[in-house]
Amino acid sequence: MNETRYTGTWESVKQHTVPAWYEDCKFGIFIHWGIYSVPAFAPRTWELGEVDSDEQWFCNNPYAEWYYNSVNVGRGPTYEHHMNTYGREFRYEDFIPMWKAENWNPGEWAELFQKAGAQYVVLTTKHHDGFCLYPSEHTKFHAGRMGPCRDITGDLTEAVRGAGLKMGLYYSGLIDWQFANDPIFVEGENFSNACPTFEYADYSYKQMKELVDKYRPSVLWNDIGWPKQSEHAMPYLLAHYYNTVEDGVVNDRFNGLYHDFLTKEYQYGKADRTQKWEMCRGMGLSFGYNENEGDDQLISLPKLIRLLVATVADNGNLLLNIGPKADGTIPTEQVKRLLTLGRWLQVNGKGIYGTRCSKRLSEHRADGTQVYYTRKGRDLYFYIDGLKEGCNVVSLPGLHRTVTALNPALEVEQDVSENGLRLTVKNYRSDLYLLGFEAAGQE
Ligand SMILES: CC(C)[C@@H]1NC[C@@H](O)[C@H](O)[C@@H]1O
Repeated sequence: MNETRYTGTWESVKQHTVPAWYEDCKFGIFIHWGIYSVPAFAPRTWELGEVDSDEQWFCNNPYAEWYYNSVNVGRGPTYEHHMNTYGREFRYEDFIPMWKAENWNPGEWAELFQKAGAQYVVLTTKHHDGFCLYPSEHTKFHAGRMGPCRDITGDLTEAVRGAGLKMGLYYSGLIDWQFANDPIFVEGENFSNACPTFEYADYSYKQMKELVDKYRPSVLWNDIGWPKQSEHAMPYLLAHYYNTVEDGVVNDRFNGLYHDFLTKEYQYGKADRTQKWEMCRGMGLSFGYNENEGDDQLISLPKLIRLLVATVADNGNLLLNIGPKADGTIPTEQVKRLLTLGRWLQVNGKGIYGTRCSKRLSEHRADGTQVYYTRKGRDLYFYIDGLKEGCNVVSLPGLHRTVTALNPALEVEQDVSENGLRLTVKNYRSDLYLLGFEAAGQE
């Protein structure tokens, strides 16, 4: 730890630059696991950003991790489900003893994330319900003494790092229903200042510092915002974080005052390829496990692989969420997607990991194919999507030398002329997903 490198001023903190590991890693796993994983219920309605975050959204919230508020609003599918399944007297806290994590093996999770090709992991340490997944010294409302009765955060951090991945921590900075639990019906003012007390500002600052000191996370993923009452102290927290974790990164949800990377959440948020950004989403419409989302309701494998490639080509990382069940197992439909992604990356990852943005923008072409570009030094990589089963001819006017298919199973003929490169892919199959190619020295 270098206590003096950063001081508690914005001028000092803003000298921090995005470390190479975060530029190189491209793909991480988000984990939303908590009390809400017991009821595991939400209606399947919209992606965030598809409709306004108003009463319609909050009374039909597709986020299963919002279960508490979805009941607290007093109407809508989740409220009805709770009344019919558990009854009016059953409180949210009554789910805690039902969250036993009896089948949880953090080492198996870490092994799965490694097989998926993920390079970092981000775990919810405290979501909006205020329940901490670590033995906090500032509250008794935590998993160290309730529910799973173990240091979920510490045990997973050890397993993830043991598998060679970076470990990041999520913290709900501005919503904590243990401090302020009026039902939220709209994203406006009462949403962004849900906990307007100095007591909460003091509590959240101490917990953030506690997380930094106990776990030294590589990513501090703050959510919703930061208490106005402690905004002046933010440079101190960030300076302490960077002095403790020199190659740490923080997102853009500290009241927009500072970031190492921008965040997109489904359709919410803006990606700007001139800056580092991160796309995060669940495999369905929810981050917490939702029993209403089976295999057919989750993102398809072609779309998932396209999302990763398109995000990386635009200077982003993909932080793909998993919602484990209360017993600690990961739903098979989610495991299937992680393992398929990992197998694809094993064959095609050379043009993903460690690359940077190419000056060539992604192309959505008239023939229905798409081409995504990345670069590594002077070498160009590109990925073709939208091919048909069997033989496909793809013209690439901007390329003037032969290229190498990343998948050795591909039967490819190439023809270079003044019109550029003509690729004939003779044996495309849809289970090959996007096809990767290396164009050495053709940045
Ligand atoms: C992107 C992800 C961290 C989401 N952020 C907003 C929350 O309200 C939501 O439940 C989820 O945690």
